[in-house]
Amino acid sequence: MKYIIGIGGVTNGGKTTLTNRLVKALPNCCVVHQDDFFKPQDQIEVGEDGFKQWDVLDSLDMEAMVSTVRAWIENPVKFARSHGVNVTPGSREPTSQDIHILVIEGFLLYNYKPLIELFDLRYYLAVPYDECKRRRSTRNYTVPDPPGLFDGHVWPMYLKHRKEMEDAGVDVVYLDGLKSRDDLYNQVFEDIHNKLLNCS
Ligand SMILES: Nc1ncnc2c1ncn2[C@@H]1O[C@H](COP(=O)(O)OP(=O)(O)OP(=O)(O)O)[C@@H](O)[C@H]1O
Ligand SMILES: NC(=O)c1ccc[n+]([C@@H]2O[C@H](CO)[C@@H](O)[C@H]2O)c1
Ligand SMILES: [Mg+2]
Repeated sequence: MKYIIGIGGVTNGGKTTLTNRLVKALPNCCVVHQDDFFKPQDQIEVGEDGFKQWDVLDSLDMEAMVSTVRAWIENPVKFARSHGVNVTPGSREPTSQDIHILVIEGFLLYNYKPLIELFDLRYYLAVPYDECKRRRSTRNYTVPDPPGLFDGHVWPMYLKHRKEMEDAGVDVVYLDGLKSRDDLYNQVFEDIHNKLLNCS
């Protein structure tokens, strides 16, 4: 069986932290990080507000991202091997019952039609404005945030995309990003086991 799990939600909600733990713990598990698909800086549009518009779908090469996901769907074993993931069982030929999991993580997973339908389970991490702003201020992206970016671009785009997702009726499991790293991991790991792997 092949399962695709999304870890989406707000910037600095803890998506990458949670994903890294899940990927280590789940069987035959590969990962795709949406942040690896940002276009080069000189291709990011500058808005009327004067800010580079990083937090929109246009700043990402979504076609390439979906192609990567399709390559996993096509042949998870080949994908795993070429991405350095150990595939079990090693001693016998793979069978159709083998479980393969792909975790996709990123801040705009549920606003791009061709991607939305590929998920078996969609998680959505959210944190309130103050905590998000605080965490973001400690981060160093490849291109550092200019002053005012959070309030002028990042947070408004988060609210816009979240509303679009909700208006479209995308089915997500909300996660409280204020919970501890351990609590989040345990909650999601258990939920995946109950819903997909049919054991608890
Ligand atoms: N459950 C948590 N509680 C408190 N802090 C957390 C938690 N999870 C992650 N963090 C911290 O919050 C910051 C953002 O975490 P992380 O990089 O996992 O978020 P992200 O959603 O992937 O952000 P980005 O938008 O950059 O992709 C990091 O400093 C991380 O150590
Ligand atoms: N990874 C990058 O190239 C990059 C550059 C500038 C800004 N960002 C931010 O990453 C977040 C998603 O993880 C978005 O909020 C971007 O603003 C990323
Ligand atoms: Mg991240």
